[in-house]
Amino acid sequence: MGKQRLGFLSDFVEAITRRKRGGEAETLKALARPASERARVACAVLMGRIGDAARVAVAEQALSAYAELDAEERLAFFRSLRDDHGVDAEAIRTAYAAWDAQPDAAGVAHLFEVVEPARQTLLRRLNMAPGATLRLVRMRQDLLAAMRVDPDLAPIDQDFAHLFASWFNRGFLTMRRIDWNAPAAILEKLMEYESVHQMQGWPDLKRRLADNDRRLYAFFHPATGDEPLIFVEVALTQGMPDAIGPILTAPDAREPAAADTAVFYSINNSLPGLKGVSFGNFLIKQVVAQLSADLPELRCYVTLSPVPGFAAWLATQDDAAGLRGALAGGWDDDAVDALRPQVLAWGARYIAQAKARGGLPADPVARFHLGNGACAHRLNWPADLAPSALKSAHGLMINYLYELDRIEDRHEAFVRDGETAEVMQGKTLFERPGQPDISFARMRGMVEALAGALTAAGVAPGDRVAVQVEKSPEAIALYLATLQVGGIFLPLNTAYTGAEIDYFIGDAAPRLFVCDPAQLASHAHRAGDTLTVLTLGADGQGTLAERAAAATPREDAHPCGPDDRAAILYTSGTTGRSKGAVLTHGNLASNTEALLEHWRFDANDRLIHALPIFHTHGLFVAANMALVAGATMIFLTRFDAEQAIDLMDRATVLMGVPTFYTRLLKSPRLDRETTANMRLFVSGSAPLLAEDHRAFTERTGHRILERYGMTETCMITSNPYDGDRIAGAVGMALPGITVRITDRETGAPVAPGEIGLIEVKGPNVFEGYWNMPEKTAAEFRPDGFFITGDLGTIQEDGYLRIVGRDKDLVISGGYNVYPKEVEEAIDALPGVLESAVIGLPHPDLGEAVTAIVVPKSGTLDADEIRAALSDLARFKQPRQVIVVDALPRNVMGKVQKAELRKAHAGLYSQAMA
Ligand SMILES: CC(C)(COP(=O)(O)OP(=O)(O)OC[C@H]1O[C@@H](n2cnc3c(N)ncnc32)[C@H](O)[C@@H]1OP(=O)(O)O)[C@@H](O)C(=O)NCCC(=O)NCCSC(=O)CC(=O)O
Repeated sequence: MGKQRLGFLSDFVEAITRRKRGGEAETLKALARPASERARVACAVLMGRIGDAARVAVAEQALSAYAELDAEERLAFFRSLRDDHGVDAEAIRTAYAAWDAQPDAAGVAHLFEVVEPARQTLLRRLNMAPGATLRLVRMRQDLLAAMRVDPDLAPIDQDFAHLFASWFNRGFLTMRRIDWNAPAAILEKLMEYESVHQMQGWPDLKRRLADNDRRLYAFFHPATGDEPLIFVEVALTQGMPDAIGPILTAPDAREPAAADTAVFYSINNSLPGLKGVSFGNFLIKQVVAQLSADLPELRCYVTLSPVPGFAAWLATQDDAAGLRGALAGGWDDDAVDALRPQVLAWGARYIAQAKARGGLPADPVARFHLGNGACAHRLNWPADLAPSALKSAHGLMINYLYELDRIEDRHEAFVRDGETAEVMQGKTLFERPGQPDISFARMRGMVEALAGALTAAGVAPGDRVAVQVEKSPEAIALYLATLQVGGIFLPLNTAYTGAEIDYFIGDAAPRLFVCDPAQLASHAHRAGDTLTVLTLGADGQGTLAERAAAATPREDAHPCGPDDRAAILYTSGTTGRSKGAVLTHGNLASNTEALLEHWRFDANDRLIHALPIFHTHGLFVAANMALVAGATMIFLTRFDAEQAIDLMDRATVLMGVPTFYTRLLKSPRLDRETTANMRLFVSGSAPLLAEDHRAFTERTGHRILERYGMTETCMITSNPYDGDRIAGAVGMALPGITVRITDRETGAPVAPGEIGLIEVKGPNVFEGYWNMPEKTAAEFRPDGFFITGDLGTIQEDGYLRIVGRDKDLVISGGYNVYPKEVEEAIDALPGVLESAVIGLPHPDLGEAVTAIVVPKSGTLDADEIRAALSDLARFKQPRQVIVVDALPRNVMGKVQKAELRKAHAGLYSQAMA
């Protein structure tokens, strides 16, 4: 074979010699020498003046001769490329001088020509031989090895890299799905090239190509034929995986229909000779797009990636010596929990802060995925126990998250800013129409700054921080900062008046009161030795914000256990003063955990958050869930049905009070199409009309999930996620919570299906009322059950249905209003003999606060009465005041409110009609 080729080349040389007389003839004769010389000489001939047809043949001879070289001969070959085919310094000088004398376009073009090393022309000509591109890629692989011996060969590598960047332009690549029926030659290559999680033979490959829960996509280039340049292995799973073992070793394919997540668990660059050559930044995006078209039920696209540089980097960190020591000898299961926080913290620091030259992340896998538009989402440890992974990363792995509609923005940010501090949690936490997004990382910074300011303001563990501010990300940051420093968060309805605030501050004795800057004038007088008053505006401005900017950020968190107090939420009472329900960290954490699981809420969710954040629903259900899950909140200052519908195609979940749903139903735009992207609608805080539930299903195909809770207990029951969501029922107790129905008089459990008091026990139930031990004791049974004050029944089907209230309470648009408080205010007005405040059906608010008033004598002006109640929050003020001569009473003299509700039942429906 070698002889044959040599013969052909001799003939060929002769042919050229005949055509071209002169010095080259001597050179060409030399081609009859050993491979090293033939290669070198063929290159020289290629650079000479020969036609294209001859070039193809000479290029072939050059590459064939090169293929015969051993390592040492290759080194010599590369050196000759460097020395014999570089730039001609004299030519550059001359070209520069010519351009300097006459700086025209022709001069520039010539300058360019001479500045380019001759090697590039040589490589282009070599590329004319059949199948040359792949052979040149392999040549570069050899070069990279040779550079370890002789780093001065680097200029040749630059030429290769320069040419490959255009030859392997992303536009030429095609993506193909590879399955078990692909040609054996390709399948063999997959096994050979898989280097992230090596395959153990054909059965392993077959498993990775299983049709039902696996996918494999490979990218090909026309010049390299069936050579997969990059391939991506995908597992379809339920939820985001935190360890590679189950993915690699799972013996049987799981049900693909149940899969909601596509995991890119192995991404291989097949050809080492293409090292550093970028195929563009959207390879994975193309895989994501393909998967989402094929499998529309997928909701999450995520990697499970190695962190290859972690161990080497950790070895350079002085402060990590202790951790290294603990990891070095291997660890047992008992040590895992203690070590995990440290490993994850160092891992986060590595991904976010360790930089390579150029400011990009030091970790090559991070560079690839962040450059492709993913964000670093979650570190997992221990996640890969393969010896190589233990050695390179102590077993650490990471999920990079691809969110389809964020890929391009993230890529831009990465390229533009090198994504510095926000790499690790660059994911969006708050999305606000018309305003910049706020990432988790930025939020963390805000919380740490505020925690610093709180500490500087003297807030110590156990101190109350009372807050009456407009809804904003900063307000959520203040909540988290309060918890971080061990304080107790006390949110107050923005509708509360000065008189109401007086009471809360007097009762809770907070260390700090934070109000809106516009309200400072009416609150400044409260400041004193024990109370500091600061401001925080909806736009993040105010004196607290200023202090946060100046304070030393606080990174540590005061250690809190489940029994430590986290928040106080005031609820008006049936009698007299409002009561502060004290909720513990354990209450909030356990409820969040139960809801996340029950509603399958995770990092892929995008929640339309339109609730106020001074109540359980908006703060401890909606915001806590999004924060803990790592989800995104589309954060709206108030609920607007049309805006919510507009946002539904980029959201997955809405949590609302029934008024939200009544208003949505009023919009003709609410239909299957506008709600197609949504997966869950939750309703709570007040009863949802069964007819609204049914109408919503008819219009959208979605069954609203109704749940039941209250300030003192967080969430208690929920309709099932998968099972039947029954209109008019609030479902079953959440995990870990017990609900029972008891007799109102005796307190004994009633028979199934009977109506009685709803009582609840579990980790969700509050500690008690602030400074009110007697009131607390009165609402608990000796065996620890809390008496909710609602009446309900649990029927055969196991669903709880609420049938009424034992307490006198109106729920208006999701806000609780206790009639007693309003009656006391009315009765104190001049000319009023007595009053009864009731809730009447209201088409928008569910119930509307309504006052029935008896004058002392003569008549009373209803409008004047309403106007005189300005010390009450607006939502507590009666929508209508009806003046009557007398209130209906029973024989015991008790006002019969049921009679009044019946007599005036149509008041608002008539008014609205
Ligand atoms: C229903 C709403 C969307 C209505 O708000 P709107 O934005 O339409 O109202 P608005 O701000 O434009 O105000 C219009 C007028 O109505 C008054 N107004 C506003 N909300 C009111 C209400 N709920 N009841 C009575 N009046 C109300 C305002 O003072 C104003 O009066 P004027 O015109 O006179 O100035 C809102 O109130 C809301 O978001 N409610 C959710 C409450 C909630 O989160 N509850 C959860 C509690 S936790 C809990 O119960 C536990 C559990 O969840 O299980």
